[in-house]
Amino acid sequence: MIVIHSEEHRLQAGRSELNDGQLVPCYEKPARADIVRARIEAVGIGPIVNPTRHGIAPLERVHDAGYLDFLRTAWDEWVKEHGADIDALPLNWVAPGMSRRRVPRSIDGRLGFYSFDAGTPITAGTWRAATAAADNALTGADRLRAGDRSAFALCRPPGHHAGHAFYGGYCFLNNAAIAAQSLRDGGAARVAVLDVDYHHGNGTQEIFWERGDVLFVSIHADPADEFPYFCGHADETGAGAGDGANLNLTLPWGTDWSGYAQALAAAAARIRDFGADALVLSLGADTYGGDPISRFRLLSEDFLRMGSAIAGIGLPTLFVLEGGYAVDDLGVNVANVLTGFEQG
Ligand SMILES: NCCCNCCCCCS
Ligand SMILES: [Zn+2]
Repeated sequence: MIVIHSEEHRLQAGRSELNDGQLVPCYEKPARADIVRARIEAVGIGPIVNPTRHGIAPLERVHDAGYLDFLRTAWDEWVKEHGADIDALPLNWVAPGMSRRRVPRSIDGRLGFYSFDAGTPITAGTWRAATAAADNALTGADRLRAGDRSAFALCRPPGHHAGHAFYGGYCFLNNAAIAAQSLRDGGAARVAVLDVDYHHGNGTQEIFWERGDVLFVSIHADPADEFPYFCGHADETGAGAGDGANLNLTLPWGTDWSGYAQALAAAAARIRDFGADALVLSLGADTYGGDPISRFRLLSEDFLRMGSAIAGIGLPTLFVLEGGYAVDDLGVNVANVLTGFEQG
């Protein structure tokens, strides 16, 4: 299995995020990719290659052009107003009774207009890191289009919380959605995206909400209790041409493999029924019992079983790294999914 990785991930190194009422060091940090890469090399998952640069066009197939312009220029605008010593974080958002009809001129207003949390700092290197992560995913999609059975895009920053025109949850560009669209553009008639991150992939859901050609399935902690809170419920099944092409499988805090495996089996059955030509797997490993911000109880060996179950779906599969914040064990947990998949 080829692994696509860019050193430019290091350019996304936020100072702090707002979490539980305090500014704390960012959980989504460069060490995450380093430890995954080290384990991939130690286990010999496959050759590690740099991404091919794909430019802005594939991003515009998924994201709003104005949003992309904002992301590309936000840091420079921030520095003009606030200086370069502090990361860009929003301070207010649209509430009921307010409107998103007009994009504010103010950088503070634009940060709030285009985001949904204060945990996702924009820094000097965010745009370069995020576009490199998207190129990782696009290069992985190219490999599937060329006939490879699988590939792993070692993406950082992650993407599944980023929507058509919004960022948050440590995500700016939706790497998995960009790859799924690339597979569609490359001739796959139907693509499935399966998100096994602990948190609902609200961005991916929003992007494909009215699309019947891309099935989105997400297994995640019940949003009544867990971030992102405001979507991801089981009664959200898509709209218009996408009606029925969205499946949310919610699980309670404390879920262990026995509970998780049942949801994964249901996800696999839905994907088989859909008749997809390819699978994009949003691989977050924050379902791990040792994860500092999550509350499932998977063990490292369960990720081997997860990989094997994904292989059982029987589709060409592009793995795209999402979350996972127990950094010391992230390499083992991610590599276990890939090993389990390879062993089938
Ligand atoms: N106290 C809950 C804080 C949640 N902070 C954002 C988590 C984003 C996960 C991305 S996979
Ligand atoms: Zn997550």
